[in-house]
Amino acid sequence: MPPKILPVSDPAAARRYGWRTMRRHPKLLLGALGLNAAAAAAGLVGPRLLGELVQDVAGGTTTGHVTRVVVVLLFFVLLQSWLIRGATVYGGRLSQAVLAEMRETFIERVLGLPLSTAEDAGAGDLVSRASRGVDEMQRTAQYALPAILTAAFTFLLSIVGMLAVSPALTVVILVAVPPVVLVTRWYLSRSTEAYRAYKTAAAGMTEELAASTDGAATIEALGLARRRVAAGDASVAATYAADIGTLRLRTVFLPTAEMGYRLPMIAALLLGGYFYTEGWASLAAVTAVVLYTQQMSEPISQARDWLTEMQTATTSLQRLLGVTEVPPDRQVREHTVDADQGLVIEKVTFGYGDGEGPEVLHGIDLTVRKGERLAIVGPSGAGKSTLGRLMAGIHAPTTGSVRLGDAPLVELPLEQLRSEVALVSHEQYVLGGTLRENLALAVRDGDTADDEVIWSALKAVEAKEWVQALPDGLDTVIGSGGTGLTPAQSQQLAIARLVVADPEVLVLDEATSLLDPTSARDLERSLNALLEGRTVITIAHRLHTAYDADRIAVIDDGRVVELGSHTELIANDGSYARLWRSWHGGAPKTPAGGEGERCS
Ligand SMILES: Nc1ncnc2c1ncn2[C@@H]1O[C@H](COP(=O)(O)OP(=O)(O)OP(=O)(O)O)[C@@H](O)[C@H]1O
Repeated sequence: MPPKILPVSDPAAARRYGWRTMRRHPKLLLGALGLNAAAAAAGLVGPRLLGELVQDVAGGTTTGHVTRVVVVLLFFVLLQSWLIRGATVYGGRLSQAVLAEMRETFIERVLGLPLSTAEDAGAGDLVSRASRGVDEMQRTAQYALPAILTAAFTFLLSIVGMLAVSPALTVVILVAVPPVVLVTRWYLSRSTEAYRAYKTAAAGMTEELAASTDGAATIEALGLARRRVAAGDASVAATYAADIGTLRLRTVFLPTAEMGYRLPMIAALLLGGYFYTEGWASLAAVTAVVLYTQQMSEPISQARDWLTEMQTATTSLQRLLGVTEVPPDRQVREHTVDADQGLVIEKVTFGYGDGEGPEVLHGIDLTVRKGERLAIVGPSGAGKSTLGRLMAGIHAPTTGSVRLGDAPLVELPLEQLRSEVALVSHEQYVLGGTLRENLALAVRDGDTADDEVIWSALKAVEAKEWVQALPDGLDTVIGSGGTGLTPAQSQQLAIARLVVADPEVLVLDEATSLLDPTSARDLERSLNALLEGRTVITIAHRLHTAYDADRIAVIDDGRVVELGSHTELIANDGSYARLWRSWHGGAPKTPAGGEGERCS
């Protein structure tokens, strides 16, 4: 099944979010806006003074007057530079603050994704949202926003300046503005969707290529290379087509916008000359208007270039915010959990895709008593891992209920759920940090894991010796850039993390699959000793786990076909006894070690 692509929020919501985030930093926002406006206002003086100077020189004036005007001009140029510097500093701080908040929001929202969505979402989609998306937003926040802000103020105040010296000439020059506004509106109304389509296609391509790279060995073994190459080609073609769509929009918008800011300059020179010769405007007014037009053209040309960046960043923000639009997969209710009543699975059916997919579990009834060791065995694809995920509250049953006592797992708040039930699967993740931090991670906010608890957890997973042998013991840095761990050691740490978290119910799904059979059995036995009183459900891929358990549930085709202790099931002479005999060629009392004893 292809991974789920997460939703994308709408552009208006993204803009509202951006604006709300900026407003949370009023000092920086007002500082950036105020200083930009003041810088643009200081810029109004230059053209006006120069216009008057040109007129005075043409009519004859003293060098003293020229010197005075130049000194005043210099003062305003310096003042404007100083204000621009201040605006840049405030704008930069504002953008960094906004960006930091957006990053935090994203991480918070990814971590808050409904458990079932987090399981099914494609890593490629999330990675492209977090990496490329955040980079684009960073560029925009740092450069595009301040440039667009400066352009807007310079444009508006230059018009004010022009109106003050010659309203008639200003109105004629501004006829060039409507076509540019129309084309810009046309561009903006189409570009958001076009960039969104491009990003979705690009995320699909990343997903497709990542899947092929990750599964390279399997693809080669099954001779699927051609099919995967074709799927990769199709995703590249879709991305290319979507990119061409955005290019088409740019080829209309950019030249029109270019013409839009050149036209007023041409109009100012031609019409200004005409107005002057007709005596409708003074030389000072015409010079000032031409200089104002020149002054606003540069920021507007820069803003035009940044507008495309802004569109891309808006799309990135839509994709970041879209993560929140995943509907919750559980309705939290107030429950008092009585773990003593055990984990009750009642009349459970389940199909993936919110029950839309084929039914995988058909009417499961099973009660796991408090403190019991239950092993789940069965052929590959029977539904063991699916049942494990339901028992850990990750997926909600389509019908029926999975409860701890009377409390349905999917109605417990996540924090409470994880303190009651936790799952370790074969996929392990080591975070960059010290070994102690990796284990203490499981402890709830406010609590701390002391070294004694950490060492006893490490002892229970048979990891104490190798951790003691590390040069810095618990302070050894592991994960990317730190001491490399073997996959088996990472598995041991994952189980130790769970022991430190100390939930009522532990679900272990292939959690020891990377350890050799003897080490796996030692680990499970010492874990059982430490977790006396805790319920441990193990999806057993090795025979010894089933043998050591209090009860064994045999799952076949989504149903519990047998349930009982090893001795009872052997006496029953059903499918478990057949499996047992086929592994042991008879009916020995204890299982022998060795890789050959995998159950599925
Ligand atoms: N995320 C998923 N989306 C859709 N179908 C799934 C998903 N995970 C598993 N299935 C399907 O559900 C069925 C049961 O799979 P499950 O992994 O639970 O079996 P299993 O007994 O644990 O198998 P194995 O021992 O090979 O891990 C299979 O038909 C499988 O294809």
